[in-house]
Amino acid sequence: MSNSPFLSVRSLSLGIALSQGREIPVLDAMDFDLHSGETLGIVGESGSGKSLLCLSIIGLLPDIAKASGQILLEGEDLLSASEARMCALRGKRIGMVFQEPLTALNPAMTIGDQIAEGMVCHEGLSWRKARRRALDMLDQVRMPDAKRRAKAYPHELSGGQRQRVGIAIALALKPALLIADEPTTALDVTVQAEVLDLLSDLVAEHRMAMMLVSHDLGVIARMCDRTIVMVAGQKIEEGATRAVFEHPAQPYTRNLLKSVPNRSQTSRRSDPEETC
Ligand SMILES: Nc1ncnc2c1ncn2[C@@H]1O[C@H](COP(=O)(O)OP(=O)(O)OP(=O)(O)O)[C@@H](O)[C@H]1O
Repeated sequence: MSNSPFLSVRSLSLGIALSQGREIPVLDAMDFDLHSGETLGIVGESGSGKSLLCLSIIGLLPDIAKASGQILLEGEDLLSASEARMCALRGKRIGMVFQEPLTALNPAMTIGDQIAEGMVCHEGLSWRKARRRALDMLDQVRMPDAKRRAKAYPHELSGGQRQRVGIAIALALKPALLIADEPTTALDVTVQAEVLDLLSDLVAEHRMAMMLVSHDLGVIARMCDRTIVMVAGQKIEEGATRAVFEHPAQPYTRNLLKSVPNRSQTSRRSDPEETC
């Protein structure tokens, strides 16, 4: 892990603009760092701003959201970057896996072409070469019968298979940062563990940094080196995951942990015997 953080979020505040110049505050002076090769977990109550935090980093905020502060990616401030620059960074330096794969995919394009598209647009590959690489990506995300599935449309796949496609698209250009916002919430319980294992393996293999949002504290404990706890748009607690889980400083975190049925769920990812 290098000393200077790969991503530094500084005094990030964000509001949703309403009519008559009014604004609802969503994020309040968020500060945190993320180093290469590190996995950072984000937990917090519903509506605390986790998704908008992710979208602000990848530059996909809705027009009515107004952000201030700095989001420094290797020193470059993304909040002041042009849309063209964000387009160039998206996929190439920052990939994102969304909660609901079906809505994130284009229903009218084969999944092979959706994976290949970024390589054609960003890397100037011919479609022929990009499609070949898309097949490799489908193998990497352990898609069964990848050759046949590359020609399928999203509605022809299962939820877990669609999320594998979402991961393949996010990783196709080998980004250095992967943002995963509730990547398994929409999946059956049995498929969730497979997809999380896949993500974990790929992040380690490509030495990526990952920001993982999840309501599932067992998942956070298993996958994340550090954890941030958010309430109402503020970071109320941050630390090594084990420290946060074993010695929570804030009453909110203590209550959150009490709601986990079995504390063994919070075993670290380095402890594969004890999974959720
Ligand atoms: N497009 C939008 N228009 C208006 N308000 C929005 C929009 N997106 C989010 N918000 C509001 O911003 C706040 C933060 O939303 P966000 O989706 O980031 O929360 P979250 O912590 O990810 O919640 P959850 O855990 O339920 O997904 C919420 O109050 C939400 O209603």
